[in-house]
Amino acid sequence: MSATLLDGKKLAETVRNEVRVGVAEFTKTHGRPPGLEVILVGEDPASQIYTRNKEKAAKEVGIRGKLHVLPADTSEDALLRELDRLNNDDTVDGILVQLPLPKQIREQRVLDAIRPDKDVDGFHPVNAGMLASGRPSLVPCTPRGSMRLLDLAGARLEGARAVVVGRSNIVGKPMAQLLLAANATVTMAHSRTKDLAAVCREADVLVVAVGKAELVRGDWVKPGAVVIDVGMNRIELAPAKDGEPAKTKLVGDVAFDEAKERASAITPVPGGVGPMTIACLLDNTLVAARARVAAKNG
Ligand SMILES: Nc1nc(=O)c2c([nH]1)NC[C@@H]1CN(c3ccc(C(=O)N[C@@H](CCC(=O)O)C(=O)O)cc3)C=[N+]21
Ligand SMILES: [Mg+2]
Repeated sequence: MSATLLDGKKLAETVRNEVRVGVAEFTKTHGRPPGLEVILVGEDPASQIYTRNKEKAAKEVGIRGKLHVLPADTSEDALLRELDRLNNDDTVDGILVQLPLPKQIREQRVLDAIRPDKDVDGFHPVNAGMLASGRPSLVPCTPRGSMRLLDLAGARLEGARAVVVGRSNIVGKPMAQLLLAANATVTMAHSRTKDLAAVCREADVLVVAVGKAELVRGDWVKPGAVVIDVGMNRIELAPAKDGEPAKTKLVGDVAFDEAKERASAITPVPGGVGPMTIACLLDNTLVAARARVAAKNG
């Protein structure tokens, strides 16, 4: 038997359609569209594509999206000054600084400098703390998108065993918080976990976000489990030769062909979590815009 495929591309379209309606209403009511500013430091080709896609996706739903590309040798102070300007610009509702940053810039300094009410990534410690305190405000996009995919799967979370593999501030920790808030029994596993395979086999809901190609094998999946694969790893199928570029392929952190024989539902890579991350970023921008207007109007 083969698992149901959780089509993130299609669900993302549904989410974007919802956001488009909300954006139109916001724009009509407040005389300006929600604004999202994306900052990319440096010329990493993959990051350029991702940030351009974010800008494009924003515009496509009526958000005023703007991409700022700063030179790779931008100083931390210069980036902080740019953030200060955007923090104080009232037409800006969301600010996203694309990660990773060049080595002369301390990531934590930058993330801490984004106003929490404009932090559409949900990476600021205030927003992380609000989520951990059971008062979620701006919630990280990948965990939000993953929860929507679990909802699409019809996964029952109440009392379920959920295992999150990976403990990053960006995905693993906030994902565990959301599952906990949904009354799952949550285990956070990571690179030091003993007998990771056995821990994964306990999971009714398995979320994997470690960045290791096909780490989770089919026999790590409990029969009937719902599997959310957050990984995006580009692997080489054939090396470059005779002037031809290397043949590569995008794979997740889960060995998909094996896991789909055991899971009841599973996300593909690509076309699973990735598109939902972008859709939730747009929704977070709308959420931030509404909250900022509401706060201003008392
Ligand atoms: N401040 C910040 N916020 C982020 O959210 C952030 C970031 N920095 N740095 C990089 C990562 C990566 N990321 C992706 C989101 C969607 C896809 C995506 O849509 N992927 C498609 C296609 C991928 C492809 O074909 O290359 C898919 O999975 O189907 C990919 C990557 C957001 N990130
Ligand atoms: Mg994906």
